[in-house]
Amino acid sequence: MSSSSQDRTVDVIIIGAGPTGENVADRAVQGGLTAAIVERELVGGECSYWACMPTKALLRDAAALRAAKALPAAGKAITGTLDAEAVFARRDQFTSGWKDAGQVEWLTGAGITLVRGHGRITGTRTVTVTDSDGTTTNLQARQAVVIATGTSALTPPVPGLDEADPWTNREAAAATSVPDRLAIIGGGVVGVEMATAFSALGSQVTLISRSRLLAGVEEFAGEHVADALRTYGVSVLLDRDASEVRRDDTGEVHLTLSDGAEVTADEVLVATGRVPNTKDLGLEHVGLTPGKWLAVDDALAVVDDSGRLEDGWLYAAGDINHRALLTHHGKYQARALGDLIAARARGEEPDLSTWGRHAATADERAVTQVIFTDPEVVAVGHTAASAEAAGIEVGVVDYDLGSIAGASLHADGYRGQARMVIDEQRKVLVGFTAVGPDISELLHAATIAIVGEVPLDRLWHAVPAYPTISEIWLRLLETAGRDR
Ligand SMILES: Cc1cc2nc3c(=O)[nH]c(=O)nc-3n(C[C@H](O)[C@H](O)[C@H](O)COP(=O)(O)OP(=O)(O)OC[C@H]3O[C@@H](n4cnc5c(N)ncnc54)[C@H](O)[C@@H]3O)c2cc1C
Ligand SMILES: NC(=O)c1ccc[n+]([C@@H]2O[C@H](COP(=O)([O-])OP(=O)(O)OC[C@H]3O[C@@H](n4cnc5c(N)ncnc54)[C@H](O)[C@@H]3O)[C@@H](O)[C@H]2O)c1
Repeated sequence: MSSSSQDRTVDVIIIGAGPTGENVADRAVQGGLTAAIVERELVGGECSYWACMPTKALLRDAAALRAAKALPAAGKAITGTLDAEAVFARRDQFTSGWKDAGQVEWLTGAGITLVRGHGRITGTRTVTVTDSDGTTTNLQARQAVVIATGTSALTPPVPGLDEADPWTNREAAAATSVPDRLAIIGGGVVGVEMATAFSALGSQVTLISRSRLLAGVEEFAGEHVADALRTYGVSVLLDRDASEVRRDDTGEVHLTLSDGAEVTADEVLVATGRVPNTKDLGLEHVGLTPGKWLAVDDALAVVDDSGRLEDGWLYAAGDINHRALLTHHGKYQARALGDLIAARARGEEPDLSTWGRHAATADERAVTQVIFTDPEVVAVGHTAASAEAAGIEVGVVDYDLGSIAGASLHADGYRGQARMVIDEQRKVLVGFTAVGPDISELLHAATIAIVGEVPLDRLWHAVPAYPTISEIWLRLLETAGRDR
């Protein structure tokens, strides 16, 4: 093992080349700074290779097939089942066979320096990178160090689980065969999306959830998803935990649940949340505790219990700051932060006012999410419960999505529901959730209404085209009443 060492100085060092890190670096370079990005695995991060893109590729064929089956004539034309090999082959195109040459080319083209290896903070504005053959590079930042190291799968301390060699999101996203029986622990977003994908690919899926499904969104959305999963043959077990797991000599996995029930499967997928990649990051050198999420201020500068850390050279963006574990919010933070670091380097005060250029206000007011189940779930901003908890005078308006003309044209037996959450004092929308087939593109209209704080009176003038599913907006407004 060689262990030579070299030194480099740049304006900004970013640790982690996931979607967040890439975008911080890009904005900083566009702002006139030099940037080095440190990556220990693949440029593109979890999202590109083991999360967003491959899992959505696993889901897409099943969604197209279901959409056709929901129409009598098109449905008659379907004579076969999903070809799992072809689904995996298409997924492989999206991960480029787990090679990052394309993303490296983009980085280089954007003028960003890539340093491969594991990065650790070793002092003020200093990062030491150790590559796979032990060579170290000492990076010094003139302006800032940004931590964008993302997360890994959390494996709960269930007796026998580790020894049973469970799948995490990585094995599920990169699967090359379909297990006959798949048990999934966790009824959050990963659990329900993977139950949808693998049941469509032919697995007999058992989904074990300690609470209702999709506890982070409005209850009705999780109920629609649970009903649909059951109709697709998934065994949905709610309000139960796995209390013991054992893989026997034949390779079968046996799960004992908290109510004493037994589940037997060929693979078990753990989908119980994420842990921050902060364990081996040198955080002790700046007085922080390794292994924890990183708290940040409005400027995304890392803070400790006593306020901003040192003189504010250390920032954290994306999953690692636990604001919103979503790629698009990581990238949103990244755009604000890259611009902020460049502004501070020019001696300018950043604009951290609400909705200001360098503020990530949407993380607090308008987190957007699409859950690619069947039916799909879209959500932005508050749920009724979170709005109430935030002290808002809440108005809730529900409407049956299936009774919209566009929805009934879209598919026979269309089922769905939509809810808008209103701030009754300000007469603006503060939340929107819907569940129904093929509604992912419905989300952005709600996002614009919330971010733009469009008065309800004015929303009446946003005329949805007939006969589209977007007419849900008209029905929600009519239900709310024009003189509300
Ligand atoms: C199964 C699954 C599906 C998902 N689907 C979606 C979706 O459809 N839409 C969506 O918006 N979000 C989705 N997410 C969430 C999304 O993946 C994350 O929000 C996103 O990847 C966060 O980006 P990031 O750049 O902050 O971190 P990551 O993508 O995790 O990237 C962090 C990078 O840092 C590197 N790194 C870590 N430590 C070091 C170190 N010490 N030195 C050098 N490099 C290091 C890692 O190797 C990694 O490449 C999904 C998550 C999962 C698990
Ligand atoms: N389409 C998307 O936008 C998308 C898709 C997948 C993941 N993601 C993001 O990735 C993140 C991780 O997803 P996730 O599903 O792993 O986490 P999650 O937090 O959404 O769900 C984890 C679930 O596991 C349960 N759980 C925790 N410990 C458990 C235990 N010991 N036994 C049984 N259940 C347990 C929790 O109660 C929760 O319901 C989420 O924040 C999500 O937003 C987004």
